[in-house]
Amino acid sequence: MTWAVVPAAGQGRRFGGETPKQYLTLAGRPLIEHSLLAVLSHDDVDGVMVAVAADDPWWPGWRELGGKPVLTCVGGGERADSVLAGLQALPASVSEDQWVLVHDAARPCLHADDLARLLAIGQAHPVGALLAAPVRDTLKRADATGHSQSTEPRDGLWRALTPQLFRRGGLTRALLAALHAGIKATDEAMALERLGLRPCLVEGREDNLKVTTPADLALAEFILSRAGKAPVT
Ligand SMILES: Nc1ccn([C@@H]2O[C@H](COP(=O)(O)OP(=O)(O)OP(=O)(O)O)[C@@H](O)[C@H]2O)c(=O)n1
Ligand SMILES: C[C@](O)(CO)[C@H](O)COP(=O)(O)O
Repeated sequence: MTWAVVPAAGQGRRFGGETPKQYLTLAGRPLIEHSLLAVLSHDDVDGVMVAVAADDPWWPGWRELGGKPVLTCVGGGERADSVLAGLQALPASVSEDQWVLVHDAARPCLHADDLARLLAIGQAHPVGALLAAPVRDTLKRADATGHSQSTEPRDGLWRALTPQLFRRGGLTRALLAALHAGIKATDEAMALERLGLRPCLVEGREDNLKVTTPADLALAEFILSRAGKAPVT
């Protein structure tokens, strides 16, 4: 069995506006509600710990969703700090060896099939696993003036998605080690990789996008409508 940790303490600076993007309305619900329901939808997931900003006035106050417990803790200045806070705030019943899913609040389009495959593959792996998508575009490196100066080789390059699945104790120690080394781990796998561990890449759907800018919100709305998650009337 597993628990989820959902970092949701971001300000949405790249999105802009007063309301943090995770609380914007998407298909009739707060964006974060889609992300929480998606990660709670699998029978192996027992509950979720949501790391929210201190004094977050937008958090709706859910204590359960989909019949499962929703707990909250205060996140931190960086995403990794919020994930660490969530891991440390999990119930004591979640052992060090227990698997934990970390899923961005800003990824509302997680498909049930991807979650099922991640859990099946990851729980059978010695290190853990993450959803990811192979890079399919040519990658350019820009110069200081915004012009293309070179093309980067893309063989073997993947885009990390979430959820990412690791054991509670090992992930906590890896994130603490990165923090103490002054390394900003932009995802959970990075903290494991720097210790020489090799998480399994599980190919996920391209439509599991992270809502970062306003254009992403419109795309997410379309994706959810295609999945039959029409606005709640
Ligand atoms: N200090 C932070 C920063 C980010 N996050 C969360 O991490 C996820 C992915 O981060 P990102 O898309 O970068 O969200 P923001 O940090 O809000 O966006 P921005 O960088 O544009 O401000 C989001 O669910 C966000 O709420 C978090 O919990 N704590
Ligand atoms: C965790 C993540 O979504 C994997 O791609 C990504 O690293 C989050 O980055 P952000 O800048 O915090 O959105």
